[in-house]
Amino acid sequence: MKRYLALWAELFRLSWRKEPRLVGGLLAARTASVAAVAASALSLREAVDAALAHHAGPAVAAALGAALTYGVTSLLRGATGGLRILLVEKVGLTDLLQQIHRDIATVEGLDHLERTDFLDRVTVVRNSAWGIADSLWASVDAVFNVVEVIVALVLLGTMNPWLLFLLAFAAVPLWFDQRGLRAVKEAETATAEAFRLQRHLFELATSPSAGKELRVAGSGPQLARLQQEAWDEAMRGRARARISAAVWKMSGWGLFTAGFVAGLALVAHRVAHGHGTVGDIMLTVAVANNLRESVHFAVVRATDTASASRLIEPYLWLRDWVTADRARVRGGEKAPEVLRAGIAFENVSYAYPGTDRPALDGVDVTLPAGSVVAIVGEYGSGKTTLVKLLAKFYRPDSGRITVDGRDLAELDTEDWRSRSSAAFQDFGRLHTSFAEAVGLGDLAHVEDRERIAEAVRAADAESLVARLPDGLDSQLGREFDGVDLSEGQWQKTALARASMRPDPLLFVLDEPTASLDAPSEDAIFARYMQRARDLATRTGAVTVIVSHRFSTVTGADLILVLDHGRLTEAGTHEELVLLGGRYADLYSIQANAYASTG
Ligand SMILES: Nc1ncnc2c1ncn2[C@@H]1O[C@H](COP(=O)(O)OP(=O)(O)OP(=O)(O)O)[C@@H](O)[C@H]1O
Repeated sequence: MKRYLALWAELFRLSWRKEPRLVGGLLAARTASVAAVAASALSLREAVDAALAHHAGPAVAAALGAALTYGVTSLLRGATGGLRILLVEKVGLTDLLQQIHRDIATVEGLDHLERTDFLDRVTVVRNSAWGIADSLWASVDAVFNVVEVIVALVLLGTMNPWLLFLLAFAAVPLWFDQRGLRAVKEAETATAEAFRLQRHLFELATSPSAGKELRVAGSGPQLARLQQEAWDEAMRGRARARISAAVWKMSGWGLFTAGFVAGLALVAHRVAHGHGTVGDIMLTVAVANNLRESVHFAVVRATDTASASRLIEPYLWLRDWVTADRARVRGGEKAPEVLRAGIAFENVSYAYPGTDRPALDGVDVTLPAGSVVAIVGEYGSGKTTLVKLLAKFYRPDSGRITVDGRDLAELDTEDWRSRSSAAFQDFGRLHTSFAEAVGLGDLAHVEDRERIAEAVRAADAESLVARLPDGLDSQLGREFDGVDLSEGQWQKTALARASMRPDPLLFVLDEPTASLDAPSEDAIFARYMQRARDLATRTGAVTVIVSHRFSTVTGADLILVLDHGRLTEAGTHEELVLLGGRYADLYSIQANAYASTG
């Protein structure tokens, strides 16, 4: 509860700073509406008693007062509702959503984006930013509703203390509502996975990239069936919980209604025996009716506030997670200007969150400064994981990576990344101008045409630019009326992007030519080998190339062979062929395959 109060205090301060007039207006309108409710009921009693006593003037004046205050009450309620929406839209929603996006984007690793517990909460928070922002005003409204209840009880208590027992009946729906909400909350958490699955399947079935494969494979109907099943599963669980919540709610209200009827009968009985006036009956009806409304809204707002915990909890969890992650990030040291010894893996192991099998298992090897290191191995052997660890996307579970003897974890991540360049196999397709899609490889030089042209040359992409309608300024991506590139052309664009930095210490090419034809592949490897040598003399950079095609990496200074996350062989091509192990086997299989197809 303390944490919720702190969050609301934070939101209130923010709202007050940004929109003091809206906040002031909301509080004033709400206070006036509480006073108007009491004034309306008292005027009604006055009007009835004055009329029965044949005091025409006061009776008319009181009746007018009752009507007026009644009208004003509705007006003020409408105004507070409008002001509340404005405040949520103008302050809470904008700032909250921005902060969430900022927080998620600034986490330096990637593992949070692969953890289902993290993603579940992001889904809840992203879909319910409104509810989180509104929870402050729901709780403020709940406080005013409680004040309304107290005023009503004071009025009832002055007529007959027995009427105070209505409060006990009023509390029942609140408790019953809580029971129902708990069931809904549990059902939502229990079905979050099925819900995510159906959305994933839906997106898969409607995305153009997957569409081609699905049509050829004819698996569209199967996907639609699976999506329907997942949707039904999620909805079944949620609908059951909502029905149970509704039953709880109705039972609570039934009890309150019984109490209300008993209270009214009591007052009528006493007036019939000469205790009190007919106006008292009117006052009781009006106040008890208002009490019913106030309690109803107090319950609704209180449950709104309580149910906001369903949204606030994941939000606070994410904030804590981001804070803890920032605290865990140790590094503040600058990366060296020039690499002298190299990058060393010291018994490094890493398993992805939620998996037991290590993706890297006790890797112990040095990548010497100035060398070209090739990583080979079968699918899923850990090649990409190794380069992701080098880019600090994940932290080793055990062991460490050192850069010229200094723990990579101690290096400032931004600084280290500013001295790294990487093209990954799941390269980004940036729908910007071609120049930007390349220039973004080095944000500080995003408009440096000369640098961009140089990167295009390095990636052997000049002929691609020559074919684009507006050269470097061509817009990419059909969604934005630009040109759509082929897979190979997107990959070359990504390669050019990775070549923007002139002085990296680490240059990673993860399957850089998977989407390219064989002549382009050879040309690119020749260029990047040359580039690696240039970089080596300037910064001692280590160039890491991940490749399936063994023939392309025979010129590497060091070849690492990974098998199920373990480093099984390491050496030059000649050494490994002589060794006659896995590398030699796979190399000869590939060489024979090329010879027989060629
Ligand atoms: N995000 C992830 N979450 C869980 N497991 C993962 C994740 N990424 C990879 N893995 C698993 O880790 C192991 C190593 O994967 P990695 O991508 O490093 O292999 P790879 O050698 O690069 O494979 P490929 O040649 O197919 O690119 C595999 O078993 C893979 O299934």
